[in-house]
Amino acid sequence: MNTFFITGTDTDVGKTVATCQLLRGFAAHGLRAVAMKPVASGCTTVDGELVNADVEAHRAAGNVPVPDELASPYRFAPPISPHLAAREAGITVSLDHLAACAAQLQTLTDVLLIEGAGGWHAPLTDEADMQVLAQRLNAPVILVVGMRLGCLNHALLSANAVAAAGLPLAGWIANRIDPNMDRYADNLDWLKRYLPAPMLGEIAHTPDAAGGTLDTPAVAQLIA
Ligand SMILES: Nc1ncnc2c1ncn2[C@@H]1O[C@H](COP(=O)(O)OP(=O)(O)OP(=O)(O)O)[C@@H](O)[C@H]1O
Ligand SMILES: C[C@H](N)[C@H](N)CCCCCC(=O)O
Ligand SMILES: [Mg+2]
Repeated sequence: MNTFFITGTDTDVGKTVATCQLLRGFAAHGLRAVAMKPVASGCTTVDGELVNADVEAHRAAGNVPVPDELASPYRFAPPISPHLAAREAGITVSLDHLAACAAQLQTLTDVLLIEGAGGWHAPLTDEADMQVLAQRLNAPVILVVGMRLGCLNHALLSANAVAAAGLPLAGWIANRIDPNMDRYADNLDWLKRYLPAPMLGEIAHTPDAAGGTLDTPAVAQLIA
């Protein structure tokens, strides 16, 4: 059983894109692979149900059907920080419940990818954030770096915070969210040198990035 916590240098940097590509990458090795979005904000209402784009993308990329209540335990409409969305909904996010959902999902799959909301310190409640959740799940972390000016700082801050949290950084992914980033290759070289984990791969800037597959030797090494 392999579980990884997917974090990013920020919100909107490609965590969902990378999660979907990894799901297909692990499936290419004959593994059952599913994702969980513990707390989803920015949901829309469809036929009276709260629907989240991340969760829909995960479902399309995963290869094992899983119950919605496990894959996406908390959904909120406003596209705001989860702790504010939960507060406005009068709901307290329970880490115990999230850990129990993850444990149940782990019985249904070979690989479980848990996509955080926002970045590493995005709040879940007034007392806990994504770091605390990742620690509770005790999952190795995969960092998605949104390749745009400013990402070097955010990447090192995130990697240092993961280490300070006592969790292993299993790898990182360079996601080209800005196709026009100046000196892309030089920035990538800097990240390869200073991030204390293997680069699992690069994701090109493409219209249907979430539909791609990330299957590199470094990805295969994660599940060796
Ligand atoms: N490599 C890429 N090429 C083209 N578009 C991309 C790429 N990566 C991300 N995007 C687009 O950028 C937006 C944000 O990506 P994504 O939803 O994966 O970010 P996220 O980090 O999961 O955000 P959140 O914090 O809301 O979960 C989406 O519209 C997505 O389609
Ligand atoms: C709505 C957005 N797409 C994400 N789901 C939530 C982003 C939380 C960001 C919290 C923060 O300001 O760091
Ligand atoms: Mg996402």
